[in-house]
Amino acid sequence: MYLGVDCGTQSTKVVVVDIDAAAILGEASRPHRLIEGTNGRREQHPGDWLEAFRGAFQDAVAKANIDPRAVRAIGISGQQHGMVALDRDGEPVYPAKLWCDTETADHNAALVERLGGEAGCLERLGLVLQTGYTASKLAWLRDTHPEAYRRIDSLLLPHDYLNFWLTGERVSEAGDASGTGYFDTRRREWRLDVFAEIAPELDARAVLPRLIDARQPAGVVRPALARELGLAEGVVVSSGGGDNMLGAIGTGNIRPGEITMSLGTSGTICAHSSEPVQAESDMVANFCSSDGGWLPLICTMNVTSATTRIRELFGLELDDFGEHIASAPIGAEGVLMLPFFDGERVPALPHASASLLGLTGTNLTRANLCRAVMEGATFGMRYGLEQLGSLAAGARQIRLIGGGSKSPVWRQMVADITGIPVISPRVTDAAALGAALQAAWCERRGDVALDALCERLVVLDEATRAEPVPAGVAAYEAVYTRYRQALAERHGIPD
Ligand SMILES: Nc1ncnc2c1ncn2[C@@H]1O[C@H](COP(=O)(O)OP(=O)(O)O)[C@@H](O)[C@H]1O
Ligand SMILES: O=C(CO)[C@@H](O)[C@H](O)COP(=O)(O)O
Repeated sequence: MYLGVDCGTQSTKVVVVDIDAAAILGEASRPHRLIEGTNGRREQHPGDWLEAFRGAFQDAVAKANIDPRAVRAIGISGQQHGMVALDRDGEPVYPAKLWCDTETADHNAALVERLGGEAGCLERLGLVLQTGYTASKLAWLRDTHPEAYRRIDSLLLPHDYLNFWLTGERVSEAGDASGTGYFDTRRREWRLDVFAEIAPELDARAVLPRLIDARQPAGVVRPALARELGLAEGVVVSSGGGDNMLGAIGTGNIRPGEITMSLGTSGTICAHSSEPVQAESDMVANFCSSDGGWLPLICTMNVTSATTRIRELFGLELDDFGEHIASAPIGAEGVLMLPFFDGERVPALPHASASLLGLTGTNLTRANLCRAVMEGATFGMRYGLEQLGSLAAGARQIRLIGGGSKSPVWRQMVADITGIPVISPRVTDAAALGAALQAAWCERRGDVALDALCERLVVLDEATRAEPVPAGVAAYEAVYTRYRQALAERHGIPD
């Protein structure tokens, strides 16, 4: 039995997997609180993730109806980029600033300049720093909370922190480390000189976690915690990784021609490469994967976070929301939304706000507003796909995951807007499943290949298949042209 855990932005999800029976035995989730403020502040208390882990763990084990002593290994996936800065007692010196925090946008811009602009970043890191990466959060803490900064003893990412809590080990692996901004994604090693430019007072070698390979274990569960959770002694904790890396594994360890797209709080699109990549667009994050390869990725910030805002504004449950959208025509009778409520990463508009365009006396309906937010979020995904350029060219299939992929209307919208067939795996919490598969791969060292595990456990759900419909594709093409014009006029993003 293996356990996969995904600490996402909105919740922690746990899946219990029986590898030998090729069965998913139980799934559960517990929500997280978000601390939001003016100026783009978005933070969480790491302690809340531990509480959510405990609750979701107990629920998933109960649903699976297993004795927790049967669990052989655990894998942790986590929202990327969050800064978990700990003091020498392992306590956070400040709440975790999240991937979607834009309070540090000016620090990011200054850092890019200090590193020699986009070319300098590419040369030293293999990617261009974007607002949301860990580096600017550290620079921000140094500037604004020097007392907390001085107490930093170790600097972890959310999934590293959960590994640390489980095992007592401070380790990291290349996939998630890629998103820090002080890691060379081509050589898969920390960039100590870049770290020293951001945080000259800290000793990088002491503060940064030890790097391990994706297949190496982070450690074993601490005896006291094992007793509390009812686990056997010596349960292995695999390296884990960023949610996008483990989502790529949980969708079948994607290969050329396949794309993983996640409609979670963020929207992400990634393709796999066996070589380091240098994308045509600076907006592409040339991350490492968590299986030894690379995972060029695009991330937009306003996906289910945006749809949830409009859905809750109208007090709609998810099913009613879906029905409203289905009842409005493509293009929402001219209502167009640029849903940049939280600012945006791709396109790089960290200080942007949302716009609602094309309203008239006859099209101002609940159904059109609901449709416009989902369309706007999905146009953002198409824009992202275009930035991936040749890395996604020739894609034959989108494997759609994340909470939004549960919506049939959204799956069809993705197929029609991108022109690429869509299918979802049965387990749409693919990052949690990917973490369980990585845990089995790690624990059964030498015994089984990751691809073989994916073949057994990742089942694509035929009932979710959505093919692009020519009439829909044509109708959306015209609306997408309007979206691009609005991006150009309001935000100066060239067509
Ligand atoms: N059928 C659906 N239609 C639209 N949105 C959905 C649907 N089911 C779940 N969601 C949304 O998915 C989001 C959670 O997605 P998830 O991938 O778990 O996010 P994260 O990993 O960022 O925490 C929630 O905002 C939820 O409202
Ligand atoms: O910042 C990124 C990727 O670069 C995000 O994709 C985060 O990893 C958060 O993921 P979700 O909570 O939306 O799954």
